[in-house]
Amino acid sequence: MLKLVFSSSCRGHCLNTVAPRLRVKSDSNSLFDVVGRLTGLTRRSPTNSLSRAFFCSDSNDGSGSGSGSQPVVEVEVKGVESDSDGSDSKASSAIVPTYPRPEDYLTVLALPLPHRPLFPGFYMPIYVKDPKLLAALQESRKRQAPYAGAFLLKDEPGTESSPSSETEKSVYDIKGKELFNRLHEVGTLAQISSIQGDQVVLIGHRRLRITEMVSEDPLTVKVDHLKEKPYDKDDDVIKATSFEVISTLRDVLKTSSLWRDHVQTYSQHIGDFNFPRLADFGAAISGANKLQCQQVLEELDVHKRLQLTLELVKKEMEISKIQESIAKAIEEKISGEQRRYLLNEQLKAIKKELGLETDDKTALSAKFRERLEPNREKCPPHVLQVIEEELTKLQLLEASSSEFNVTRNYLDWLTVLPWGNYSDENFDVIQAQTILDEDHYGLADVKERILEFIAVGKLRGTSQGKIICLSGPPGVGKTSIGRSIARALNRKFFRFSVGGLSDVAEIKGHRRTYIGAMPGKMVQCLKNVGTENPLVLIDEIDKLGRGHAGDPASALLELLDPEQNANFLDHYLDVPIDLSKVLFVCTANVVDNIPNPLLDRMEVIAIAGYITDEKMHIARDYLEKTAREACGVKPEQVEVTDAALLGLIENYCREAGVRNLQKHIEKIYRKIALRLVREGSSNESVMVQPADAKAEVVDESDHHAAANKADVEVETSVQVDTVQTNDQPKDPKDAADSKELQETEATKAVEKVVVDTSNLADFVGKPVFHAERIYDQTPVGVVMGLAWTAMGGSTLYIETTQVEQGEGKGALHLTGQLGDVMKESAQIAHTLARAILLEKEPANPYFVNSKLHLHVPAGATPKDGPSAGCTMITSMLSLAMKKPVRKDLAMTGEVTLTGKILPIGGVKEKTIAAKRSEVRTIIFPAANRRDYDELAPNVTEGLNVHFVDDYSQIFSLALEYDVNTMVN
Ligand SMILES: Nc1ncnc2c1ncn2[C@@H]1O[C@H](COP(=O)(O)OP(=O)(O)OP(=O)(O)O)[C@@H](O)[C@H]1O
Repeated sequence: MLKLVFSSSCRGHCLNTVAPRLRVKSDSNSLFDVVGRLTGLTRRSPTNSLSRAFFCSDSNDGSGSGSGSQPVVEVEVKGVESDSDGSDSKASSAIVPTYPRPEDYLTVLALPLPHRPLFPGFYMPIYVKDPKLLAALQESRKRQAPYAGAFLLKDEPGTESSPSSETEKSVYDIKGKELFNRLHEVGTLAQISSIQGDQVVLIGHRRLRITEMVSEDPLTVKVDHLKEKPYDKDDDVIKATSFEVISTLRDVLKTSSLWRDHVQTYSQHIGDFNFPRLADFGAAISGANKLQCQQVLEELDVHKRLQLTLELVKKEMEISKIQESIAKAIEEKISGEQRRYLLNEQLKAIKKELGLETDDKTALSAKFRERLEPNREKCPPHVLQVIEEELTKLQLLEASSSEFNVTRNYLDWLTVLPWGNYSDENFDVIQAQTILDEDHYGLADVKERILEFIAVGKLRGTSQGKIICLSGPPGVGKTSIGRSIARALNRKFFRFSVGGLSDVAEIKGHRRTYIGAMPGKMVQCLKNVGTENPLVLIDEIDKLGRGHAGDPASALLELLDPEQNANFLDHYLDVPIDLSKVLFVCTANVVDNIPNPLLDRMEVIAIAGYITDEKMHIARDYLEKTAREACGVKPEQVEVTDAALLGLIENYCREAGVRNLQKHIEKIYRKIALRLVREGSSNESVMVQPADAKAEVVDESDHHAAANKADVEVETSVQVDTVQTNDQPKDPKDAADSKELQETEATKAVEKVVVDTSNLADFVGKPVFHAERIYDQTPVGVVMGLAWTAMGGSTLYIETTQVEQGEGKGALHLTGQLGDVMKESAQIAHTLARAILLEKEPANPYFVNSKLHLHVPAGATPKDGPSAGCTMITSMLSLAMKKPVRKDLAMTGEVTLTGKILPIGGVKEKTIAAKRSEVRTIIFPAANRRDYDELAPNVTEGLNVHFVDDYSQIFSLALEYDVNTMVN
């Protein structure tokens, strides 16, 4: 029978079957039973007036008695036209009631329901907190009239419905008219099944509609009893909808155990089952919200009600599907993890059983001891003691505790350091010299210093760690010489940059108590290199950040100071380590930016930058070689002429360092490599083409002619030194074609690429315009000065012009992003120039009556410093005397108010810059003569240098010459 109901294929058959009388025991209840009853309903005769049904065990014909006993539900099929409560008036004649029937109740007590409406045929326990109402309910039960009206309470406007106990309490605070207004109009006639304390169990009977209020406290209302609108029980749409409801319910039942419980609870109390009741049943057991349920309650059209219910149960179906998939996913995850855990445990047990593995802690301790063993003799006793203590502690700690991990990591670091391990130092000066020369051209003073260091080490038998600071503009080889020194000394090399470093912990480590704590850079270095005497290159020491917590400069001081670093204490390691054997080499662009206490401990070696000649050597002997090897080009495949290299240095890479030059050379070689590969592959394809046997040499003039043709751009820049011979074409008809083809291919048969000035631009593009030398002959009021920046030396012009003239208008206006010091030195220059002019030409009132404008190009670059003082005076005097300064002259020097010339810095850089700008005569302060004399002859070659200590000397050099002869 049940099968027939639930199998959709058998539905038609079911409908034609004669309905049996069902007697369903409450303990076998389920939705299947319920549905079974429904099926019966569809098949019975409408005239079966004998039918009689009870909602539930204790609703016995509305008598209100019999609560508590285990119900036996008697189901008798009743007519479609019967009431939803099942107490058909004709049927009631079978058992004549002695008490008022439910439909006789037209005035009832109104019970507010806060959460859900009560559906006919369903139980609902509620708590009545209002004593008056509770007393009235008890009273009516005693009077054998145990009925009341249960109405859903509307939400207070502006509040969200919440099923909290607060709401429940406040429900009974609302009284009289207010309560009346808050109740939904349609409710349910509820039989009071039992009252225990304040708990009242209600059983829904039939739908009611409030018509008017009778009394306020407790609220009593007049009601109309509602009946479903008449409907056709054989209507196909109604049948289909009801079957869909049933089938959905069945599906939900399969997946949701929660529903199974609901159905079990409710279905045992469903006496009669028809379409309207099915709709009520579905809505009541669904998890829909109270308003949706109320909508179903208010719907008197059976089809519409079924449809509403269908929507609700479908939604329930979706929810239960999601619930099922969530549950499944979680179950899978949990079972997977459990499985892995179990297998791991089993594996451990098996390994232990076989003696393959001792437990974790023992294995760890053994590992640390084993690691320490080779160094035990050399390891300082205080470190050994800490290691032993930590090993003991490790045994006592729980393996899963966080402290265990901390101790394990700590022991890991302690045992991995190269206690007492030193690399064998090279004390062979000759060999060291060879290595240094191999890696770098020039840099004689740096190399000399390193050799001195080695010599001292050889005589003493041991070398003490020292701090060398290499300073200079970018790309002059500071970092690479550091690496080379390490190679020469046979020390391990470790480099770290402190540019922008602001956290002291980077140098001194974190305390072990912090999560993710790490030792500082020095300890990491020792671990990396595995010896206690490496060469450590601290890059960019002039760009050290300013720490917010602690000062990194002070931490570096502790690290570098030979007095302190024999017992350097890292916060993480917490045991002193000896860094006195470490050779520190620092690099900086500007020495002035290095904190003074640090600078004090260093031996500064300045690398000023390279002149053209040096750059030529570096490019030819070092950069070209490395670039060639890096690109896989063979030496015989390429030739870069001296002229090309010179052009490259003078027109593309004029800065002090050679990094840019290196980049350009690499670019040339990359392009050559591409060309060789391209030609190689096109030659391969040419081999299969018939070609005319002809020897051809393409000379440079052909090459230039072709260079103008854009369509053969690649080939044109290549010179070919190759003589190519090919076989005669086999087919005479192809002779003309193949000759033409052969002509183009011959140019492609490249074996050697030559780069010279004519084709340099093909490789590195057009030369960059350098504005360093703006004037060929400086005009009146313009003088060339010499400046020094972090990028090396450079020339700069000081320009002065007159803005306006008038009695007593003498003033000075300054532009060109000048700093305070430079502004002051301009004021000094103005005053001094005025005094000198007064002395030289007493009748000339130029400075008294002229407003001057002094500018220092380039305006976008900030400038500062006093060394342009003498240049400024000369520029002003040149303007006042309307005489240009001597040609190819550059000067530098700070000037005092009395005209004395003070020394300046960066003599080498400034000399190199002057030479680069083709200056022939330089004026330096006399105090800088010593610096100049130290310069290599190739730097000073061709220069006419004057050393002055008073401005009058500059005046005579720059301005006292015969304009007509322009003697230099
Ligand atoms: N005298 C030299 N001989 C050979 N190669 C050199 C010489 N000077 C510099 N180089 C090369 O120039 C390149 C740039 O040098 P490096 O990186 O050491 O410059 P740096 O002075 O450390 O620059 P920065 O201040 O920007 O760090 C390196 O490949 C180096 O080998």
